[in-house]
Amino acid sequence: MIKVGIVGGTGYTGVELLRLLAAHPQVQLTAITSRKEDGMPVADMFPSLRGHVDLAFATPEKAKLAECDVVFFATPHGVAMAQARELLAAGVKVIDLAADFRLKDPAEFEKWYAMPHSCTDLLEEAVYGLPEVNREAIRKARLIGLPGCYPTSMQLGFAPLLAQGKPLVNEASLIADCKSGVSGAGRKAEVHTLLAEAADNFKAYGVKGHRHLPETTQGLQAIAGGRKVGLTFVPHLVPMIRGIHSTLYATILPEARDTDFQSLYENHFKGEKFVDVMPAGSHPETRSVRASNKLRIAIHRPGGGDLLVILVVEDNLVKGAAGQGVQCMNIMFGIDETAGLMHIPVLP
Ligand SMILES: NC(=O)C1=CN([C@@H]2O[C@H](COP(=O)(O)OP(=O)(O)OC[C@H]3O[C@@H](n4cnc5c(N)ncnc54)[C@H](OP(=O)(O)O)[C@@H]3O)[C@@H](O)[C@H]2O)C=CC1
Ligand SMILES: CC(=O)N[C@@H](CCC(=O)OP(=O)(O)O)C(=O)O
Repeated sequence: MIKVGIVGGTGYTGVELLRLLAAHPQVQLTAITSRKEDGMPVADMFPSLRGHVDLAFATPEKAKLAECDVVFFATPHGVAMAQARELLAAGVKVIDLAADFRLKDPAEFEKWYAMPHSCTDLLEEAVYGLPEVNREAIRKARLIGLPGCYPTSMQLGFAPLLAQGKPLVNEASLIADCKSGVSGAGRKAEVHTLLAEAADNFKAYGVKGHRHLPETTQGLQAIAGGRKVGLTFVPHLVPMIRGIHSTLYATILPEARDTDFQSLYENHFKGEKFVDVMPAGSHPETRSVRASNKLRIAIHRPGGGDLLVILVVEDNLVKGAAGQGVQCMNIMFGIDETAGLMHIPVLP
């Protein structure tokens, strides 16, 4: 059994990790932290876990994190980088759901996250936890920086176009128009996620620059074999709880007009258990992936013209966070990549 610890077990991604890991056949939940709820049984706070998790929350100092095989950090940015070195030295693998180990350039991290990076020596070793792009590196990793929720949808949505030896689309002007449910903002109290603010409302934000832009550009350029990529990313907050819907646009180059893009996507993701390339012309819905680790993609070429429209849906808390973390854990420990992750989405 893999002994698992979770730092930040009371947040939305933390409780999602608990839901997935409590039912995982090869996991023994060993330590779950909360500074505010020290001593409270997990099932008292989350009755949905009654009968599945019999641990209590403990502060990070009291929790037996060093006895785990792997520790997930479902905490705000800046927490994992303060504790990763010590855990790794104790032989514990680390999977961070926040952004501490996503960006390779510490100056970029400091610019977008407005805090100094206290663990730059581990940035080179850290592996970006996007299995459909980076599976072999994840297999050997001790330290994973999991992608953000929007970056997962954008990178997997554009990947088949960029992973070719030569450009098929204008890589200097990709566009991503993305919408997220409010759980993407976490469980902490904030005015913009109050019911009276977020319900019956729809707005863009971060148009001037969002911290997921450098992360996504870094990932897209790696997928493109180092070619420069230009991206315009516009996130929106929509009045739903879970889910991300990303509409991606790319202009097809004249020399690539005859490409069968549907086949290109199907072949690229062949064998991937968590990416579903839907039949041409489909309109994927966020509820078709709710509470599941699946990401669905549909390719459109309106009017047969030169603009490619790629629709991507995922659950921000699962493929966008906790589920992707469990997928990485499965790969790191050499077990079936789908273990504990084959949930069928809930409807309605
Ligand atoms: N929500 C989403 O869709 C996604 C979130 N992420 C990232 O995952 C991380 C967690 O997100 P989310 O679950 O939404 O956040 P929440 O705000 O819902 O939860 C944060 C958790 O971290 C704990 N925590 C806060 N500060 C500290 C600290 N200094 N030391 C130890 N524990 C701390 C909190 O408990 P307590 O204060 O009691 O200790 C709480 O359990 C964030 O970095 C987020 O950016 C990534 C992808 C998607
Ligand atoms: C709706 C909403 O507020 N979403 C968050 C992104 C959530 C996320 O997962 O990103 P990180 O892991 O990088 O924090 C935002 O735009 O900041």
